[in-house]
Amino acid sequence: MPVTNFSFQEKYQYQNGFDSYFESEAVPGALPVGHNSPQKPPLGLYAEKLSGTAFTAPRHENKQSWLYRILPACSHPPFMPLASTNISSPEKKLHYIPNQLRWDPFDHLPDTDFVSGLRLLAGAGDPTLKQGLGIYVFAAGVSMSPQSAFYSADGDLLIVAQEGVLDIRTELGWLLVRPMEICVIPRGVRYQVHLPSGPARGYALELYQGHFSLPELGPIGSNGLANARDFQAPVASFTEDHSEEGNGENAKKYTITAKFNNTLFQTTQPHTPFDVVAWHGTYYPYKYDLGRFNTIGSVSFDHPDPSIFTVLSAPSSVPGTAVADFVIFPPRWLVGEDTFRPPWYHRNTMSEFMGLICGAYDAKKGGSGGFVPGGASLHNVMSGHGPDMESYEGARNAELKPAKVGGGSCAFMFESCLMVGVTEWALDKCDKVQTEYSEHSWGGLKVHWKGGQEE
Ligand SMILES: O=C(O)Cc1cc(O)ccc1O
Ligand SMILES: [Fe+2]
Repeated sequence: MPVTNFSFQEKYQYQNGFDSYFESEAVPGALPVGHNSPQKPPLGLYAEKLSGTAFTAPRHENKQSWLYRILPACSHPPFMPLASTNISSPEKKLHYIPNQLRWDPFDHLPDTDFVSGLRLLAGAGDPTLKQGLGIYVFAAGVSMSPQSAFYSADGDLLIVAQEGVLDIRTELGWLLVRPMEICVIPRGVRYQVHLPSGPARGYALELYQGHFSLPELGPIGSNGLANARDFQAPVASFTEDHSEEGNGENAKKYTITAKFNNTLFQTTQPHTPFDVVAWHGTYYPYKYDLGRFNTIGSVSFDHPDPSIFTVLSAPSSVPGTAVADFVIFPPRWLVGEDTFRPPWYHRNTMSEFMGLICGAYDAKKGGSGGFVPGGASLHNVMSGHGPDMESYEGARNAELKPAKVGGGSCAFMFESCLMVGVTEWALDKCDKVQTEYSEHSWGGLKVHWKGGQEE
């Protein structure tokens, strides 16, 4: 069945909730009742377990789903490595440098699909040890073939759509991800990215360890920031297409691309991987509309730490310390009295990768050579940064009436406790590094000190 044959209702009837136990069946009766693996699962389906944590992970962290499908995922010929890809070997070498970095918007790539348009920009750790993360930009000009699927064994992928719509078909159902929306595709889940409205571009973070959770709310109380009910998981949706020829020469081919230790492998199989008729469990892809974020801030004075804007957090083993926080800077009211309202100057033990989805960021000038949508910046461990000269002078002299910042804009940050290295592509080949970034931002900062006298 061509992918266009699914109705909007069939594709986008989401189940709402974060970290919930969900179940969904595209055909009534496909889910076994009171049983996970009956001798003969209903409707002649195969039962397949997909685990996202060790079987023995504590109950509150345990993530796994049962899939009831026409053929199990194991039914394919061996994977073969793909010769050279953008993700493959040369990009594995990371450069660790203390300089502040900023990139012009990354190019749209008219001929690539989501997989071939993924570029590793920076990272830390190692997927073989299940430690660390990878930071990507992607650009796609064409949809993935309806006879293809991609999965990553390396980690959960958080995708930030910046331009263009991603219509993502996963084994567990469909997710429509528009700019100002994000989604998370868990490790191992097979998916296919379609572009219903033309070229797409965005950012992604691959989490080699653990999973994203909602941040603690502490004294904020029981609601606020990203509310659990606003996360949306897909409903089961399947295609029936399995060649009677088995793996023979005339069999119809579905290409499965696997990302395994940052190297791509491929196999072809005679049956669609999108044959999951029903599923239940806690391990599933989900999306979230950033417009639903309940932004909280200071209503008295001083600029709070950006952790107040955390949407999702992937904890390390150190309490309160994230391997990756996904933080946004949405439109909000600033009312602080006697306060320098933009971010303060700082050096951070965490590394900060930032991107801009739309509009402008209040600490940096936009326009050519500035921080612009589709571009990015990296302030690594202890790399000093803060508002550029223009933003500083503007905020220093601003009248402190209540002001809405960031109207129609949204920046975001991937913040990590790890020092991140930058790829050759990011530093050189992409040709987007703003070589004058630091000089233009902070080289002209004025001295306001008047020998100890008040101004
Ligand atoms: O550097 C940045 O622009 C991100 C940031 C924002 C903020 O409000 C406080 C600290 C911080 O690192
Ligand atoms: Fe910062």
